Amino acid sequence: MTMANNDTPLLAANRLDAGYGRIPILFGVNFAVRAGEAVGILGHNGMGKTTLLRTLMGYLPATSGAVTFSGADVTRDTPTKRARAGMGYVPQGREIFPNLSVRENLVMGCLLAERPEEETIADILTIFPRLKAYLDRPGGALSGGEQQLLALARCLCQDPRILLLDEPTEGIQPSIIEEIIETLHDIRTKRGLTILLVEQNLNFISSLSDRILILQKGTIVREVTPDAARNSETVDEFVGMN
Ligand SMILES: Nc1ncnc2c1ncn2[C@@H]1O[C@H](COP(=O)(O)OP(=O)(O)OP(=O)(O)O)[C@@H](O)[C@H]1O
Repeated sequence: MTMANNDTPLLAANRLDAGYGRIPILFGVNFAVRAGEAVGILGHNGMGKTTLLRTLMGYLPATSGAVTFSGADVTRDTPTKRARAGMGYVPQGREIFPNLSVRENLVMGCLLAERPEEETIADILTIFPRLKAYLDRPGGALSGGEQQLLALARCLCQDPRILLLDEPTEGIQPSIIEEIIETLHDIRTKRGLTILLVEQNLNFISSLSDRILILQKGTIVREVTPDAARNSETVDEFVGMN
């Protein structure tokens, strides 16, 4: 068994390859996230961002290489086992349950939680006060931004050690994007949460990340500072996004 020590990254991809059928998408992806860090992954459409998060979570099998979490090789573990180990995932498109109420969505998030459900939900609502007024509303009746807050809140109910976020700003109005940034900062400060975020929104990724990795054609090609990524002209040189 591998033991974690202070130098062990919380999450690492080691020469990770994955794809769909015979189509390879990720090629030797290598990176490590230390506990407490917020790391962004920037890349434009189709570069493999979602594929990478799905492979890290185990929804897509790695064809070669390894994923480690807290020093343990989780490459062959199911998504549920990875979630139980402390990996939280908010997929692209949010995937809340539209026909269940906000409260019921949060209850679903508590299935893997160790604390009593009521206590967990009360605690989560202090971080997401906006959701309090909507507890009995169907999740599908919320705006896109509110659904994103609900998806985040639901994921946090399981008390993860790392949060993997797939393009949380997609299709969301700017005022709520600011609220999501503030909420995630708050959670990082209060809970010491580690974050791995894939995004195309330069303001969002720069505001939240300690460092940013550039993903191009399924490979991490370089690392840049948040300040460098804030400038769309520089980003154009890295990834040709603008
Ligand atoms: N289920 C699938 N079957 C086959 N190919 C897929 C599948 N899902 C994604 N792909 C292909 O894999 C490549 C990477 O897609 P992926 O969704 O990981 O990119 P992305 O960087 O997240 O893009 P976006 O920002 O558009 O979500 C694309 O060429 C895409 O067409």
